[in-house]
Amino acid sequence: MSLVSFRDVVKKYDTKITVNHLSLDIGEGEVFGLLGPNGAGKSTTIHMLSGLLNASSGDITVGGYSIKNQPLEVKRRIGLVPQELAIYETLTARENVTFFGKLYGLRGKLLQERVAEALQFVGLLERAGDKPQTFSGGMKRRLNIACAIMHRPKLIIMDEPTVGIDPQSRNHILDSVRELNKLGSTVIYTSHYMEEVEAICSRVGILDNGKLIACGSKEELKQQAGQEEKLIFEIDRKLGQAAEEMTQHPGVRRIDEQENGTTVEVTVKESPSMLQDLLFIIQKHGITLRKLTRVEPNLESMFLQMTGRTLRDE
Ligand SMILES: Nc1ncnc2c1ncn2[C@@H]1O[C@H](COP(=O)(O)OP(=O)(O)OP(=O)(O)O)[C@@H](O)[C@H]1O
Repeated sequence: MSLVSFRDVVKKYDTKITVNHLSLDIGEGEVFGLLGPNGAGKSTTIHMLSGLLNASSGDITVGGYSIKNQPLEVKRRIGLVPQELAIYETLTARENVTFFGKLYGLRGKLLQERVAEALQFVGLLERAGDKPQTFSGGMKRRLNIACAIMHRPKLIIMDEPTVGIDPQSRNHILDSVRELNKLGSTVIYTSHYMEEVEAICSRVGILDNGKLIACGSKEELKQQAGQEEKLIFEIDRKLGQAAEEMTQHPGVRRIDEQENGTTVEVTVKESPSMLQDLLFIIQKHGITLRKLTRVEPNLESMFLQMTGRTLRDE
């Protein structure tokens, strides 16, 4: 069942279209990755979903409630971890989370329990009495997450939560996404780090210039992109004549021979007999194969193939 539905959503600034007719369903229980380079429209999309920005046209529903017509019902079900830290430096960690809990209408014992639960979850319970000005960047991000999840929202939205933090905090955040999902939350996670999205997301939407250019599981995206993959041959001598024969194969896109000629990268379009055909050519020319490595296609290479640009392009 879908928890979130974007229906033909458009956001324009003057005449510039930042989000371009976005239609998308996100199912209950998913960790959905919204991937795209800087400026693709990820934050704008998230801000419209959270009710911080109005769409120019179209509508978004969460649990069947429209952000246009029932914004409070939507907001109650959402926990937003914004890109910019939304914590108060002069309040302690506990006071920060308590402040957000009160905004969500929690009081008394339940409020105290939820504050402790959220701080425990992000690994900051022992620092509950300290102010964030004494925290590392990663700890501040974790506090930011505690504030967003303390009311146990159905939908947690994280907008690039790992930008500029140390690897330990980054791993902590990725683990916490998995854990939150296990505990029943649906998560939308925006990033321009494809490794993160690959590691934690069950499905991915790729935004480019405000348009959703592809959407699906990694396997589905691979099919949509007509994915190429790389085979690395380590051999005992240069390919020589064999290279020409390989190039003739309809599935071979490119052959790159390394300096010494005994490591060869062959970019191929997947086909059932491809590997067999290439091995046959090598053997026919009396070349011995020492090692063969298949490089798994990744989201970065898919994005490159779809747009001709890398994810980190400005
Ligand atoms: N208030 C605004 N007025 C005009 N243009 C804007 C405004 N806010 C965002 N934009 C433009 O909309 C486009 C999308 O921005 P957005 O922040 O949604 O992208 P993003 O994918 O989240 O990128 P980043 O990773 O840099 O946050 C950008 O070209 C940006 O300059």
